[in-house]
Amino acid sequence: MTPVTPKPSTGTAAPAVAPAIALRQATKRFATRDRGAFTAITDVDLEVGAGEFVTVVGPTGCGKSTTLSLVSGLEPASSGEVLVHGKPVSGIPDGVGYMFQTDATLPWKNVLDNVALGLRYRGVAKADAERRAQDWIGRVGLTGFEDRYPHQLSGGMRKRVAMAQTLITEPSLLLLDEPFGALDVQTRELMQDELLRLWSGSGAAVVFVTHDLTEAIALADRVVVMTAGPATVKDEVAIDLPRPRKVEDIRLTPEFIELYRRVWDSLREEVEITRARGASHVA
Ligand SMILES: Nc1ncnc2c1ncn2[C@@H]1O[C@H](COP(=O)(O)OP(=O)(O)OP(=O)(O)O)[C@@H](O)[C@H]1O
Repeated sequence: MTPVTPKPSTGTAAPAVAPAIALRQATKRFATRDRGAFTAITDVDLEVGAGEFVTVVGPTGCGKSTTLSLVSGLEPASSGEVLVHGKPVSGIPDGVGYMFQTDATLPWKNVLDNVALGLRYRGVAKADAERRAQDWIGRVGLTGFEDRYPHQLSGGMRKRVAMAQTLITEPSLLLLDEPFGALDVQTRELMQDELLRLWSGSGAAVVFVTHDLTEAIALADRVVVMTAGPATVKDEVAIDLPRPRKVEDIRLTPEFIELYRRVWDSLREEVEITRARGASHVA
């Protein structure tokens, strides 16, 4: 990813360079048929600086994806403030890239066309979009696979396509919701290293939701722990491990294990609350 300069805020009240994300007392209530007004998250306070890599952990169903959907503009907050680059979110903000557990690749397009898609949507001419897509295909290690269709690729290769597809637009903010959740452990670790390599030096802020504490700690500058639903921020743990990091090299170090213990101590109680409520799947 080429360096991305965080956009300075144009608002007079905001600081010179606003945080990439600021959630202030953000609350989301959904109207439901069976439960009436259902509060998914409540009073979430969270700031993510430009270029910062934040991972979010919390018990299943607590409201992590809902938090992301407020930032991405897919859902409006019921109360509180949601700012991206200092501006209140209304609709999908500029410069945001997404990756979810399920791929966003189009099955009827080959790798080259899938990777070029975001640029084509933005009106970039075909030849230019394809040249840049080719460059990104190389960066994610898929040179030679340009003509393949998604069903002809392994799960890890499809994730590489998804990464190229997301990063080609040079987002200043990346929202990743369990992007590697469906991969086997070895491929997941490979993808984590790839993501760190592609992100480093990009200047992009990242919010990465995961159930995997090892992943959360290995990737992040800061781990945010959320409470049992309705989620609010319970704890924030700074991850002061040096970069560049290789997940395999750091995950058995005493520093890493200590951080794991620290995050799990905070999360455990919330998982137990969720289990006691009868959730069948736990973080
Ligand atoms: N559109 C909606 N309408 C009603 N309820 C919703 C809606 N979206 C989410 N919810 C509810 O809000 C709560 C939080 O859901 P959310 O998907 O944000 O949790 P999560 O922490 O991301 O879950 P998981 O860890 O399982 O991925 C859940 O109880 C969910 O059923």
